[in-house]
Amino acid sequence: MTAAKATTVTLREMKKEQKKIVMLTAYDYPTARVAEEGGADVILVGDSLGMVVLGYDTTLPVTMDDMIHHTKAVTRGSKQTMIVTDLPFLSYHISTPEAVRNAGRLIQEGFADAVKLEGGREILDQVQAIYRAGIPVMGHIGLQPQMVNQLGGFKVQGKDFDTALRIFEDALALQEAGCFAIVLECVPTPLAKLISEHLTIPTIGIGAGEGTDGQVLVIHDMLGITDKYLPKFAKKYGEMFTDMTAAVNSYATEVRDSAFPTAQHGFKMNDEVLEKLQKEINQRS
Ligand SMILES: Nc1nc(=O)c2c([nH]1)NC[C@@H]1CN(c3ccc(C(=O)N[C@@H](CCC(=O)O)C(=O)O)cc3)CN21
Ligand SMILES: CC(C)C(=O)C(=O)O
Ligand SMILES: [Mg+2]
Repeated sequence: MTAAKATTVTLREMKKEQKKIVMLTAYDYPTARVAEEGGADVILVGDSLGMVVLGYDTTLPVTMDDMIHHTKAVTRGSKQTMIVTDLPFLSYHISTPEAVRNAGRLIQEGFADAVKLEGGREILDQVQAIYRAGIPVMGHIGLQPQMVNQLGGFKVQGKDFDTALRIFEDALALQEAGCFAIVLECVPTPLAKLISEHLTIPTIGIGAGEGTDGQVLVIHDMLGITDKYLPKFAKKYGEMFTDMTAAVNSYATEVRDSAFPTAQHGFKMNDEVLEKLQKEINQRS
């Protein structure tokens, strides 16, 4: 675990020194505690919370109020780790002033350290304005889950020349506009490597191969908490769904068998008080 909380400056130093950046999502107090104690450099309060903890099929229903609510829980759980929060669908598309206002709410009300938003050159105005307000901004290109309905699913992006070049140029433009780092999601490994080599700011990959400056995963995926299928790019480092289901099963069995609770899980009462109480109750019946 890094001693001090990461900043935009130390993350850039890590890229220079070729030290990999470890990012992980967290959505509430316990996942934030686990991410921090486990040694993540950066915690992302991702809008994936809509799918992972709220049960929606996409990230589109997630609101600013949802993001603030979860960011507050995460910042209460991790004081030593940089916290980046996603701007949700439609919170930065309508106008640049609205984007700055919403980014500011994540900082002022949620206590996030930085914000992330999806998109390339079409959102440069918003990125610049948020940056000028003093709020660190992280970019996010490649697969942009908030575009799922236009993309026709959660699919790899940048396989052909035109889209690969578009993503490359978007990365350079985001760096120029003031982003301190960029997430590359679901792009071919060679494209992510090319982009990472041409940027001075760190890239953080998810489904983008080993050539990026850092990695990010959804914590429920890597812990094996989710019962849904796992995206191809994710790796399970635990089997928490199986472990937790087994624990619930043991509890259910013990309750049904009257094996739980035992004396150690209960509270005693003074014998005299109990006798007096029994007498009192007997007189009434
Ligand atoms: N649990 C979870 N993990 C994530 O990484 C994640 C979310 N949810 N929600 C928000 C986005 C959506 N993401 C996803 C979700 C699914 C695939 C997926 O199923 N990909 C297919 C390949 C599809 C194709 O290219 O045709 C795969 O097999 O992994 C990819 C990214 C990544 N993010
Ligand atoms: C998958 C990561 C990069 C994300 O944006 C999220 O968790 O919402
Ligand atoms: Mg997201």
